[in-house]
Amino acid sequence: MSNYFSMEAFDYDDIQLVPNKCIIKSRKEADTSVKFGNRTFKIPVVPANMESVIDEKLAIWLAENDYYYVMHRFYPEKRANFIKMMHDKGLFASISVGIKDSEYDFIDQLAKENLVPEYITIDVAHGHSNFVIKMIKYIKDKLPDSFLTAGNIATPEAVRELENAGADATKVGVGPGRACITKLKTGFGTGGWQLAALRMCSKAASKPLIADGGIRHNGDIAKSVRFGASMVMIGSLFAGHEESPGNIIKIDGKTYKQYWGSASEVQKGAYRNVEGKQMLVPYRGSIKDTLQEMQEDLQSSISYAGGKDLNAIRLVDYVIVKSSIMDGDK
Ligand SMILES: NC(=O)C1=CN([C@@H]2O[C@H](COP(=O)(O)OP(=O)(O)OC[C@H]3O[C@@H](n4cnc5c(N)ncnc54)[C@H](OP(=O)(O)O)[C@@H]3O)[C@@H](O)[C@H]2O)C=CC1
Ligand SMILES: Nc1nc2c(ncn2[C@@H]2O[C@H](COP(=O)(O)O)[C@@H](O)[C@H]2O)c(=O)[nH]1
Repeated sequence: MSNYFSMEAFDYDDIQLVPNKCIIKSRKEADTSVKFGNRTFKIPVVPANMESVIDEKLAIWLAENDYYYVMHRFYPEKRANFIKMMHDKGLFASISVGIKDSEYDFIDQLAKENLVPEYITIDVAHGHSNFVIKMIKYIKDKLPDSFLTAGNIATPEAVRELENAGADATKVGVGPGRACITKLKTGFGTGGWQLAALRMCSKAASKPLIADGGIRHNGDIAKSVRFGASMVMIGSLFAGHEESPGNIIKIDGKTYKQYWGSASEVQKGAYRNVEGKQMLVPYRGSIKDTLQEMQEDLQSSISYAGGKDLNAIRLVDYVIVKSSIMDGDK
């Protein structure tokens, strides 16, 4: 049995990275690109595969502009056409699947029609599951050329089991999300110690990890990379844009957009196994500007790390400040 009692629990606000001597003349020289699967993307950041974060139009724009994306799975009947549409445009297709029986039929359909998405993400709340393992094996058998991410998980044991089943990447984060109430409803998860969980998982991982949930500031992206993430999935920070699917709401002269959890009553259409909530996030203009700022901040992080690319961040020292200098959820 694993013993997590002695583990140091810390999260993004409890850590600061320690600067090294800078070796570049300008931050523009810092290379933030990341290879994930067979493709290289501008930054190690992906908008969450949630209906309140991504839609088809945004997926096209992201793919056209060399950003990784994962389409959500909440209109299952649209996915085959989505793959065709992306391929017709010469773009990569990246979809999500669940683990219900009907999903096996969907995988069969894709294999039969030779519709092979470049990326598939198995997206369930509790990814360390016999039924996720079964789905990983099924997908790798039927669609071996798709790069398969499986999640979400929280422990090194889960990383090992999903990797051994054939997952090409695993996604870490159970309960740290902004719209999440899993921690309150079930008592389980990585809420409050997501960064420590990522660190533990990275020690077991032999394939890429996606850090998912809990990002409240751009600097948290660099911290995720330091603790083992190849890619960082972000929901709430992306939900407030012009391009985001949520409705615009104006209150007392301030503009907001709706952000709702994938396990919220709004998403499910019924109050059953609800582990998410709906909330408002500040309107932030165009997502293009936010992605540009994330890249610039990451270039700065690379310069502080004393290198020229993301690898430099992976090697820096860190200090646990434990003062919780910021509480992102306030
Ligand atoms: N990252 C996170 O912390 C979380 C993310 N989410 C998101 O919400 C969405 C819905 O998730 P999910 O409910 O898994 O999707 P599904 O509704 O597709 O459920 C997945 C399947 O697993 C079964 N299951 C058994 N135990 C669990 C469990 N503890 N939690 C969830 N399912 C279980 C479900 O059956 P049955 O419904 O009958 O139990 C169902 O058949 C996903 O997009 C997911 O990413 C949700 C919660 C946490
Ligand atoms: N527990 C729940 N987690 C959820 C739900 N919907 C999405 N998510 C997870 O949150 C992240 C995004 O986190 P953020 O901190 O960046 O906002 C997302 O990728 C999912 O893993 C939900 O309803 N309940």
